[in-house]
Amino acid sequence: MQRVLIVEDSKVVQQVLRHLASQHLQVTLDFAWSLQESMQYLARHEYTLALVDLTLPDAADAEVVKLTLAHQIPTVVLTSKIDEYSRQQMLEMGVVDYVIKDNRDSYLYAVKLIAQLLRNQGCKALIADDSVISRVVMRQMLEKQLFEVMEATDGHEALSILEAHPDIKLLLTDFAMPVMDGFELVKAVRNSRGRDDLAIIGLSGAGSHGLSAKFIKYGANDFLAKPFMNEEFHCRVMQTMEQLNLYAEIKDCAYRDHLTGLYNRRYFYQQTERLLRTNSGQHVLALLDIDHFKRINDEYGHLGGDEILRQVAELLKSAFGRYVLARIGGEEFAVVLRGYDLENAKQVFDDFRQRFADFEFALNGASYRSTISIGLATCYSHSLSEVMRAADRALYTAKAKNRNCVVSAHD
Ligand SMILES: Nc1nc2c(ncn2[C@@H]2O[C@H](COP(=O)(O)OP(=O)(O)OP(=O)(O)O)[C@@H](O)[C@H]2O)c(=O)[nH]1
Repeated sequence: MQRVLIVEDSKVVQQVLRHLASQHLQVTLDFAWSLQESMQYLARHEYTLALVDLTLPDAADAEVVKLTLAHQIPTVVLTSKIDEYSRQQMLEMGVVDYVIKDNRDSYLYAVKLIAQLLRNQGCKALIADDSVISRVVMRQMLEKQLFEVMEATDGHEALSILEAHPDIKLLLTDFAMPVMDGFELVKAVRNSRGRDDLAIIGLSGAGSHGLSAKFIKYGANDFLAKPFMNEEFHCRVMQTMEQLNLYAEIKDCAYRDHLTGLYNRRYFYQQTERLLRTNSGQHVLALLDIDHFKRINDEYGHLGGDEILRQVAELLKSAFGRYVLARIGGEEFAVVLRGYDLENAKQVFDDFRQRFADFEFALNGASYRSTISIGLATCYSHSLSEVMRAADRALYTAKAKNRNCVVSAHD
């Protein structure tokens, strides 16, 4: 579990940070008022990160920063001091970043910075650079930002590492490298991995006029000219990772049903079409429709109906969470069982139908029972609409047979 130490002597600022943290951070937080209290916390716990005020009642000269850094804890400074000397001093000490308390938004910025750093933890970053010194410097900075760092000495090696580790989320690539240069690398990588999946920052040394635009046109998200200041490196990496997270959030919104949190029709079609195109094994598609759902709405109102839909989604997730599962209409859901023949799938869905009929949904302090009808079709065709039509016909038959049953299109 990630744990963050916040050291701040102002009661008001602590309250603001507590409130913002409750909205943006899902970690254990400890708040210390003083250097003394910070020492006590550090003796008791391991910390992923620290956010610390520079001046405290019992330590007016950044002693707390020295303390957290001595414990090897990546540290972000929260300060009202903005003079150039303090800034240089902090950066030389090796803090990750500093936030100046000069307006209301500073606290939100600090908390969001912590959230992004925590997201970086466990996230893989690859450095492709033939210079040992550059790799060492960048590794140190990325590790301070909590990345798990890998290294390649040329574009070709970087490409093999990226293929072997599809979970790498950030690539920093120099332009001039032996075997394969940075441009060739970015072009090759972008053939298989989009900007929403892998962030790329291009780098190049002196005399690199015009390279930045070229890197970005080939598919890099950003560019850094060497030599760079640590602070600039930090800001660009953080901004690029923030963009990547935003892409992921937008994608998730586009593919999820807001009410139940299940995937939606669009995602289901995309995934299943791909499966039918690329995988010729045996699969069974099921359409599941809650029986007489209108009666629930009539009896308990739309909000009551919504609550039942959420509980149905949980029940479905517990049974089919590892398969492609989606809410594809009002009270209609779809699942594809990969690698199942029809007989086995029938058994699985009949067990689920029975479980559903026995389940007691909780509504307004009382329990409510319902049933579900299920239509099955094997993925006999590469055309998803054909398979969907077959499963839909089977579902229609299940409804006509007095509901609460499983019917296969091939019976
Ligand atoms: N509460 C709620 N109701 C929804 C939602 N989407 C669709 N519905 C309702 O689901 C009901 C579906 O009704 P019908 O298509 O007649 O089907 P049914 O009552 O389930 O009957 P059978 O399917 O024939 O067993 C309608 O009353 C819709 O208003 C939703 O998101 N929330």
